[in-house]
Amino acid sequence: MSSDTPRVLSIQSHVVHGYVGNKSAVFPLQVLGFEVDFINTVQFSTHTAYKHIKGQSLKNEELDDLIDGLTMNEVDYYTHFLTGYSRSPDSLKKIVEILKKLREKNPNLNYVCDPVMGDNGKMYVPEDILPVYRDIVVPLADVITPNQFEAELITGMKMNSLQDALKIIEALHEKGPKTVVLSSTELGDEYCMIGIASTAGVQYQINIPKVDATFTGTGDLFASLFLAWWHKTNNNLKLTLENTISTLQIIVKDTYQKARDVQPTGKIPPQLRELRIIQNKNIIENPKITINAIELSPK
Ligand SMILES: Nc1ncnc2c1ncn2[C@@H]1O[C@H](COP(=O)(O)OP(=O)(O)O)[C@@H](O)[C@H]1O
Ligand SMILES: Cc1ncc(COP(=O)(O)O)c(CN)c1O
Repeated sequence: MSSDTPRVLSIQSHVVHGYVGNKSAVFPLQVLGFEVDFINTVQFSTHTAYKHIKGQSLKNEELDDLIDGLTMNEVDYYTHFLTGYSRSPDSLKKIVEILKKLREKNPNLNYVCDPVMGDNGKMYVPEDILPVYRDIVVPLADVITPNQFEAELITGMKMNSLQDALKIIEALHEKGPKTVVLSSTELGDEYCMIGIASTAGVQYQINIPKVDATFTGTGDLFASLFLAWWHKTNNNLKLTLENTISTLQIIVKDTYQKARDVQPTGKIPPQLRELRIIQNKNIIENPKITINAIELSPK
């Protein structure tokens, strides 16, 4: 089964309230014209920055069941596969099995892997997930979108300069992925975070104005927008990065401003930091490029 509409299978978390995982990724993909089938690895009341977290995780047998149903009904043809937050090495190994099945159906399947493990020097999934990403999952991905901390974990290398970042990117390419995107690094300053993307010997840097708050779900939104624009621009890395970051910048700024309208000073609670994705539907559909990516000179 094939058609001109791109079809994504997205395996990520679900939250009842708020925007992370599939809640953050599915709507933008749909708005951008993708058919999205999604499986929820967990169903939590909220994401993990809240005080109380309640909910269930999908068991591997249950995941198997869902995939079996798709296969038996022959609705398992996808152009894209997207994975994010997973909590156990076993569930990641299952994702690899699923990927192999999907590639049998479509050898050109594009796998975008966000190796979600942590941020700012801290892991928020169990540590035994690292070797599975590093040695099994990342080598099979077409595109990976780690943040600085995740890229450092996967390569065992430290990033203190742009030079380090480029070495890390090279080490990540050597593992397998043709396209490597560092969604955010701390190589900028207090006002700016730097993103870097690399494919086929070309690298771009993008300087992202920092908003003074921490957001959750931005990595998941980044990966879905990157997948969408990578397809829609026919693999034009500069345009993909610019559309992705320009959209995120509007959403993050709008979320921050609305939160500050309610609470002018002090730390913003998680419920006021939920991404304003729905309210920015028009921007997602038609982003204005407000931030340009700069090509890094060849070595
Ligand atoms: N505080 C912030 N200020 C501005 N942009 C942000 C901020 N936090 C996240 N973003 C946007 O979200 C994207 C994803 O970054 P990040 O949330 O660090 O990824 P991850 O969740 O993988 O750590 C960044 O490229 C940036 O565009
Ligand atoms: C349930 C869940 N899903 C996904 C994420 C990942 O969020 P982000 O996009 O900010 O990396 C988190 C963050 N801890 C989470 O709690």
